[in-house]
Amino acid sequence: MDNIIEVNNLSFGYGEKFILKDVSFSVRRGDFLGIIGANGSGKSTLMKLMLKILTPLSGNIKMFGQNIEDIKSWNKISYISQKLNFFNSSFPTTVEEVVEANLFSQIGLFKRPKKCHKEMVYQILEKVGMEGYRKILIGNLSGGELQRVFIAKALINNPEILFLDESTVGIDAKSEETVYSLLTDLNRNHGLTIILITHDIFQISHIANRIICLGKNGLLEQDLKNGMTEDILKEIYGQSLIDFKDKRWD
Ligand SMILES: Nc1ncnc2c1ncn2[C@@H]1O[C@H](COP(=O)(O)OP(=O)(O)OP(=O)(O)O)[C@@H](O)[C@H]1O
Repeated sequence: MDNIIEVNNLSFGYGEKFILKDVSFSVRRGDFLGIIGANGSGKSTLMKLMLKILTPLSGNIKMFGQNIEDIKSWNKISYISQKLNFFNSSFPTTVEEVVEANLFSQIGLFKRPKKCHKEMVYQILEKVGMEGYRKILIGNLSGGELQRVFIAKALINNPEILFLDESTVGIDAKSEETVYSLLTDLNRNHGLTIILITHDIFQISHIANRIICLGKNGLLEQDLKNGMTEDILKEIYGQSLIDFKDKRWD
């Protein structure tokens, strides 16, 4: 069993307010993990703990077999945050420049990108179907196109795990579909491990092989056998569209 992430008995609170209690789960290499749950149940908090943006009260997280406190280089991980929705797209920069910015460790600060860097940017934009937009100002892109550019930016350093926090919020259904099929392709055909927070339980039921649900009182609701999860989904979303048969629950 090749666990790429192990979350063990994780608890966290903001001040007096407990958010997560004794949460444990694992992610295998190549998994597509969906994190669902009610507003305020702690999904973003959980992701921030996994990214070491926050520190747990108790419990621990291992990534690539190492405690995350000991990880020095985070270049195997990329994160697209909820904040993308507030990104200032009127900033006068092109698609190519946005993606290139993540190559600064290779290019060097204040240096001009070489032909090989331009080629890398082209290839990654091609992967997300945005190669024809290289010279376009990001302010002129649609929400879905901007989304794909940010995925390209996240992929340029060849990460092994991609974290996305509700990244399709605010884009139309067709663009959303394109982003989901891109993520599915990256996961199934390129072996990228993906962890996605979403409220779209219909989409996630089709693309994820593993789903965890944060329920009331900061507990992880993943006990399908006694029907708890389906009840909780009905309570949170008013429906339970997910077919759990082929999902991994360990
Ligand atoms: N920095 C903070 N300080 C205090 N409370 C916070 C902070 N960040 C989040 N919270 C609170 O912690 C709870 C969990 O927030 P979190 O953003 O993790 O939930 P979420 O499940 O991602 O919610 P949503 O689905 O609405 O995005 C919420 O009640 C939120 O108000």
